[in-house]
Amino acid sequence: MSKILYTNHGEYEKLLINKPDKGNSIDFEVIKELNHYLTAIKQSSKSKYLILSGAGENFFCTGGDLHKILSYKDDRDKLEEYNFLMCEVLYKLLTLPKQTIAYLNGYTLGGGCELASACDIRIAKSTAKIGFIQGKLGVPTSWGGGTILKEKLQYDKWFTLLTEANIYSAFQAQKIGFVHELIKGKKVDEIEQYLSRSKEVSFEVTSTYKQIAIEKWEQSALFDRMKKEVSNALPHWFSEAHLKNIENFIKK
Ligand SMILES: CCC(=O)SCCNC(=O)CCNC(=O)[C@H](O)C(C)(C)COP(=O)(O)OP(=O)(O)OC[C@H]1O[C@@H](n2cnc3c(N)ncnc32)[C@H](O)[C@@H]1OP(=O)(O)O
Repeated sequence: MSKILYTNHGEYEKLLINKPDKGNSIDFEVIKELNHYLTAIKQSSKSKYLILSGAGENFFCTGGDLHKILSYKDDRDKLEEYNFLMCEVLYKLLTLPKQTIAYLNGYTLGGGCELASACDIRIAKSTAKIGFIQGKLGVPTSWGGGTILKEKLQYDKWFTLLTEANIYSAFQAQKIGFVHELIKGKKVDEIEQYLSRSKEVSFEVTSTYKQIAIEKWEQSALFDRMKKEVSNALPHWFSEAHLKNIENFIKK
């Protein structure tokens, strides 16, 4: 079964991470399929928006697949490949020449927050729970998402979000500025309502604005800085504290 569900709605395209029985967590197959769709969308699509969300009702994405990560604990090359590939996916998503919207439809944790950071806008279901919990597991952000968010959020809010490593309500995450809008009702209607606010602005105009941001990120070598984040994080992945925290989750 596909780990990513793709649909085209004309004005917008949608990608859903499709592992609801495992918290929509990220494994190699998810990465490969995300990469495939993002490349195809970049090359050929003329839709105005991309919506990224999670299949099912409970999870947007709970970050790395902890079962898979633990199974690679003695394979440094594999873990390195996993993190760098995900970093590429985040950069591809960040620099897509259209408006990207993360719809946080449930738990958005760890790497899930990094993925959401790569989108232009984050809309959350009012019951969603959101947190850069990496710090409490013994690792810093590891896919370049910390570096991306630094470009987008006020410094003190960014620093607090990452160093407290708390799980926030959607309302609190909105107050911090990570979430732009809350959705209380039927999700498809409300997202379409949100999109309709900019319906008079063409795809070409929207992409021109996006290009301004992309050029700034290219000039400041953002992708290199994201890769540096991955390299700096890697040693922490093999720390006793990190492996113990993962084992504890799996044993529960
Ligand atoms: C890149 C670095 C990172 O991403 S660090 C962050 C890693 N993520 C996490 O630590 C979050 C792990 N998940 C959780 O804490 C809980 O599942 C949360 C999200 C709080 C939900 O709890 P609860 O509603 O009780 O559901 P549950 O734990 O029974 O989960 C349902 C099934 O999904 C699975 N699941 C969940 N998250 C992951 C994950 N990240 N990797 C692998 N599997 C995951 C659970 O194991 C559970 O599966 P099963 O039903 O026991 O087979």
